[in-house]
Amino acid sequence: MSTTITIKNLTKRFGDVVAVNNVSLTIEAGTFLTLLGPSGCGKTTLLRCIAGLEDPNEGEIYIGDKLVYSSIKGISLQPGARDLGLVFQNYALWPHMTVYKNITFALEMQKLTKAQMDERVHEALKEVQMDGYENRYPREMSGGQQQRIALARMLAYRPKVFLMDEPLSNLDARLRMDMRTELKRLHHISGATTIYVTHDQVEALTMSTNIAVMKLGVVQQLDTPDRVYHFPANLFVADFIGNPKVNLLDGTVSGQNQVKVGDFALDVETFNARGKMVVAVRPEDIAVLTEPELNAVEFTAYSVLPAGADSTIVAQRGDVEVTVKVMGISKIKMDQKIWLKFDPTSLNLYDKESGNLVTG
Ligand SMILES: Nc1ncnc2c1ncn2[C@@H]1O[C@H](COP(=O)(O)OP(=O)(O)OP(=O)(O)O)[C@@H](O)[C@H]1O
Repeated sequence: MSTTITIKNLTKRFGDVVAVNNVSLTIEAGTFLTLLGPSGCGKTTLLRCIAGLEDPNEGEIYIGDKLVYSSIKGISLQPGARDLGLVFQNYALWPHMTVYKNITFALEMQKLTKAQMDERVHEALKEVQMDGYENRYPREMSGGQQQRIALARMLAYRPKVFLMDEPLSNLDARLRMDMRTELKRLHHISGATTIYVTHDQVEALTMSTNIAVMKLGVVQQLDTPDRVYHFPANLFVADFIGNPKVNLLDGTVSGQNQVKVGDFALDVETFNARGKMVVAVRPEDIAVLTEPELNAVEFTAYSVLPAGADSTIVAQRGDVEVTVKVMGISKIKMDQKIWLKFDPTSLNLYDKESGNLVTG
């Protein structure tokens, strides 16, 4: 059983700062929605408003059918009255309680038997690879282990909605990867509506069913990870998502479905747009050739950076610099002549002035 969350025209100000600016979102039951964006874009504030930890200035929030916040109707339910299950804003464990007690403390309200609690604790600890730690105190564990216990506490509670704010930020890279796997399993198994805050695009892309990319309190795009990656709604989203970063090439429409970039032209659907444009192309969507070919543009390999599974090549032609990502260890040498082939279907066109994706 999971819950739909509906947010209508929500605004939260701190003095002159508009942390959340007229945000409307429908988060369908069972969605794993990630709020993604740079520091200060309002993700945490939006999550806290949903949780009832922050009082917005305007708008409405529904959790399921329940109106939990309405500025006009003067409704603002306490966090405990929002049917959220449990809100995880503060991951700190209670220092004077053992792991077992930390996990079962919140379960006591659910009136489970001792055997049921034992089973929940056991399952949750196994899930985060911490079984056997029941009798430890937080001070007897590393920061990463404490965070995993906090996650186990959340799993054991089995809420209808998960609210999580950067839960993996203190973990090392390896453990973060493992926990992504587990969190995704957790969502898969529980089907609980999940709202997850992060500034880490890989976390967002790997775990979410939907991503809301935010900037200055405004949702720039709400879409599937696939669409956010392949069809960013504007230059901000295009630039924020992807590593290495997307190539953003300044150009001008020079004909039907043609944009001039530097001294060469790229074939790209222009949808009758005119004037100054930015052509966006992902580094992995460019083919590198060592011989000339029709429609391939000559460049020089400025730098070649092999990284095991793939290599990054930074190529130059005049003032135009393009980053290309190829599979495996590249044999290309620095300063070698190469020919880049751009696939017209993988190029996106943005209006230079508005920064918006040009579509039909
Ligand atoms: N309690 C507060 N008092 C005053 N300003 C605040 C408060 N909380 C947040 N802000 C401001 O609101 C804006 C949004 O902050 P918020 O913490 O929601 O951003 P965020 O996207 O979660 O950033 P981060 O990734 O750094 O946590 C920022 O400009 C921040 O300085």
